Amino acid sequence: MTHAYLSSAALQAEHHLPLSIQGLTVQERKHNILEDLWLDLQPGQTTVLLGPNGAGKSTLMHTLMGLIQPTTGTAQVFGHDVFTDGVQARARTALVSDSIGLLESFTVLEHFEYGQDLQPNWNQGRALEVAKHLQIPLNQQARKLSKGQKMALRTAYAFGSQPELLLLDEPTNGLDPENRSRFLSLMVDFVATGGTVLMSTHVLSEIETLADRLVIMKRGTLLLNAEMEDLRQHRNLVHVNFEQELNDHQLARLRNLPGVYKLGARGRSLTLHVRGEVALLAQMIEQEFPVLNLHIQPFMLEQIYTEAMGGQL
Ligand SMILES: Nc1ncnc2c1ncn2[C@@H]1O[C@H](COP(=O)(O)OP(=O)(O)OP(=O)(O)O)[C@@H](O)[C@H]1O
Repeated sequence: MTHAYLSSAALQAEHHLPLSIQGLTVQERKHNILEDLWLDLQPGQTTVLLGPNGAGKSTLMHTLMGLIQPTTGTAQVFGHDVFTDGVQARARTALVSDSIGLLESFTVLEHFEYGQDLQPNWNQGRALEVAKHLQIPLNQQARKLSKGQKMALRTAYAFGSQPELLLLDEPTNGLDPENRSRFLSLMVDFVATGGTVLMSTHVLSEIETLADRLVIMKRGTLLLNAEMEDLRQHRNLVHVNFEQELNDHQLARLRNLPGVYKLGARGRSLTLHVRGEVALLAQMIEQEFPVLNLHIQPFMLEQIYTEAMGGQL
């Protein structure tokens, strides 16, 4: 009976999300650095945080590691509250960030020995495997490592602790192109085996490669939280060249077509920003207007970002 109860409790614990953030607010001298953040991460997914400098991405990651106490709100890692049950939460989480200090006089190997003493789930083989993959010199002291090698060491250390949730704060900072690509392949494998990643980056190509979900932040708030697949399928630009310049009535008609949320016109050329079903809309335009040619341009990350920053999403 007891056994059955325990199994069901264990099962329930496994149904908790890798990360659930509820109303997280961090205030510093009456200024909200994070403001009422709500975010759930699904297992086996990579969520990328994108936002301008000072948006609050690093603050969010530090708060999720229990390094900053929130003013209000909370967060759980696999059901363990980060602030009241932090040891359990952190046993399943690792942070890679250049804000994490290294032991400058310790070699790479000595860092791993330190991990063995400190981390409850330490796996020396895994740390060594990642260190080899990222080509870090094992007997080099941290102070003699390059910026990229230091980031690689933090990555290997994080994997050594066998996390299920990885928080990555601009983790490819300083990595050369080969190591950047080795790093990305590590993340792809981690997520493919059920791991969960929350990563901040300013590199749009990394988002294209890794992200399942995109979260855009500005001044401590979330401007966008969407599945990449949804963004790819449901946001398009429609470029149209007409036989003649459209009159005001025709432009107003186009502006009011379903899904159109922005329109840019220059002479006989026009660009529509469309959310949702685009093929049908293109058909309607071709039927109703004197179209010379029409071209649908799918989702572009840069455009989504610009629109989010401008408050158009
Ligand atoms: N220790 C601190 N004390 C006071 N304000 C801070 C502190 N740390 C960060 N801030 C402020 O919090 C805001 C968010 O900073 P944060 O480093 O989290 O942004 P970020 O999105 O990670 O930026 P970046 O892309 O430049 O790394 C900024 O306005 C910053 O000035």
